[in-house]
Amino acid sequence: MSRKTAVVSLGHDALGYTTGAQRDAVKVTAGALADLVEEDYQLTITHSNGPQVSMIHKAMTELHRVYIDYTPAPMCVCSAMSQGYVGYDIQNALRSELLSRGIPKSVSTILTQVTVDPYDEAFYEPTKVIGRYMAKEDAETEIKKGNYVREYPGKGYRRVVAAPKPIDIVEIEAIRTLAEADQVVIACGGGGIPVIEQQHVLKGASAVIEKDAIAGKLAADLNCDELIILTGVECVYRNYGSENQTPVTAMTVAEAKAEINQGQFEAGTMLPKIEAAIAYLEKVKKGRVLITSMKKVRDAVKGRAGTVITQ
Ligand SMILES: Nc1ncnc2c1ncn2[C@@H]1O[C@H](COP(=O)(O)OP(=O)(O)O)[C@@H](O)[C@H]1O
Ligand SMILES: NC(=O)OP(=O)(O)O
Repeated sequence: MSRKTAVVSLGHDALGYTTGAQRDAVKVTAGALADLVEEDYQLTITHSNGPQVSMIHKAMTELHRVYIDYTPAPMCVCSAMSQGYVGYDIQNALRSELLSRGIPKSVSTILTQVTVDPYDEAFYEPTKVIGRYMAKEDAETEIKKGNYVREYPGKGYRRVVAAPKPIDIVEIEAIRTLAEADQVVIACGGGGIPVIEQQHVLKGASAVIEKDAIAGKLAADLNCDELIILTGVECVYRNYGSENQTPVTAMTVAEAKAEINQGQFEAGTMLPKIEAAIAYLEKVKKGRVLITSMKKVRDAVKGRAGTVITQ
């Protein structure tokens, strides 16, 4: 068995939505990740942060209401906090899981910044939904602060933020060095902290980068053998959610593009995963993308489950 390199992208199921749920969820997640290490993968892990970054942002804003001298933290700082908080839980859970299997391996989190274009059209039309539903009066308060919300009839309102396209991963050489040393690295969490480069200064941007987009870029930049996207479904489906839903076991890039044109993948959930897969495969011109659940990943890497996308 020869060692393979992979970027693994973790979604909401892997982390839960609250601090307690995350502590429990990462134990299960660590099991799936350790299975991959046992299958001789070097892993670079990236993850969601929508629920976490919005929880932190809310907490920092509430703190300011009580202690007036505590200024609310901007979204980029909350993003940095979410990387530390999620990375801390994953790295400890995975370290313990690996040790319990007799695999003493270093697991570390790299605080990662990602440059974005200040003129990215996403800043003019925010579309990325984060956080919980809120009541109308809280939504009105957000609007007064200059923030954007989206109404979900019958359910309430949710924050929407800009999701600019990732340009460069600032700490890519540090990530590469650890990956090449066969260590487990957690990087670009929550899409990376979005920053705008002004001469030699990096300025945090009020945005959240799509984690699927950065997963594809990270896998391409590291020239990985595989991109493994772990999510809430066992595979990609055609006609998802309808009576004639059928699993897609394999797709080429050309077929994936045709399915996109037919509107098979929902914006904001499956579509960014397929787009990330295409971006990665078109850049590296080798390798494969697996889309599956944590439960099925060990079968998926052996070709017995999930959806595989190739050139
Ligand atoms: N064609 C499709 N096949 C499978 N799942 C789909 C499809 N279109 C939309 N989805 C939805 O995409 C979800 C996964 O995306 P998302 O909820 O963003 O997860 P994550 O947090 O893991 O990124 C699935 O749980 C499913 O509800
Ligand atoms: N940053 C990001 O895409 O997080 P979610 O997957 O939680 O939306």
